[in-house]
Amino acid sequence: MSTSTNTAQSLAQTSKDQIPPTSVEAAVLASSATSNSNDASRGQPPAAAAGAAELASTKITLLGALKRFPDFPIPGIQFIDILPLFQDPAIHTALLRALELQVLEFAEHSKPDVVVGLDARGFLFGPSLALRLNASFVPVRKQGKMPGPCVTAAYEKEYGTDFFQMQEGAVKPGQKVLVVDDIIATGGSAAAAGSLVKQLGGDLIGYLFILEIPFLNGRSKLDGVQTVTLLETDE
Ligand SMILES: O=P(O)(O)OC[C@H]1O[C@H](OP(=O)(O)OP(=O)(O)O)[C@H](O)[C@@H]1O
Ligand SMILES: Nc1ncnc2[nH]cnc12
Repeated sequence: MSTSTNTAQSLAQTSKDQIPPTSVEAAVLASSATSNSNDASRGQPPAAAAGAAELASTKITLLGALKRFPDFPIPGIQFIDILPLFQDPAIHTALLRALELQVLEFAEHSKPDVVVGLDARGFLFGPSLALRLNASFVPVRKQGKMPGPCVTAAYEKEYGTDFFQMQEGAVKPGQKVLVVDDIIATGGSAAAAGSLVKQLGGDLIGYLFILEIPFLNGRSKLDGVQTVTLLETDE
């Protein structure tokens, strides 16, 4: 049995059979505020409070693994490198678990049929997350990389302009779609991916990111679609 099945079943059983969730599950279930809050344990039952502390500690570990590179790829950009999250199997595991729990919490009544990951760093964890959620994985790729008819959307980002594509038929009309990527900066990439999903007739239920750069206000480009980020930069 897959981990995702186990998790979905254990979360479903929690309400049915009163089996206590693990502490991290309790934290995520207890409050949607845990995704971006430092006082998530306030007013929660003990298991949830312990879980909130554990989730907070996972986030500190993840944040501590990120590396910063000034002036990459162009002067003036502080590049935040998420690749170290995948170098240590324990951190990689913690990352996937935390992302899975975030999805199960925010999509409680509307589990995604499809996880759409963005070229290229959305491919690092999108397929693993899709498997855990028992969902399809579909890539958004930069223009010219995929065969057959594609839909296309232009976008501008923190350091340039580009075109994204999805293969026609990759998302079926009415399927519930979650778009995932490593970072939301200006939001241009994510908004373009959302527009492709809609062009294919998909039901865009949310966006999930590992990291948000809040001062760039990328969320404002996402038309109020539910958006969850695990971590955020403090600058
Ligand atoms: O919110 P935005 O301003 O659109 O920026 C975020 C995007 O920028 C980065 O990708 P990039 O285009 O650098 O491509 P890569 O993943 O191939 O490195 C990042 O992985 C996001 O996809
Ligand atoms: N500052 C940044 N660091 C890493 N990836 C990014 N994608 C867009 N802006 C970025």
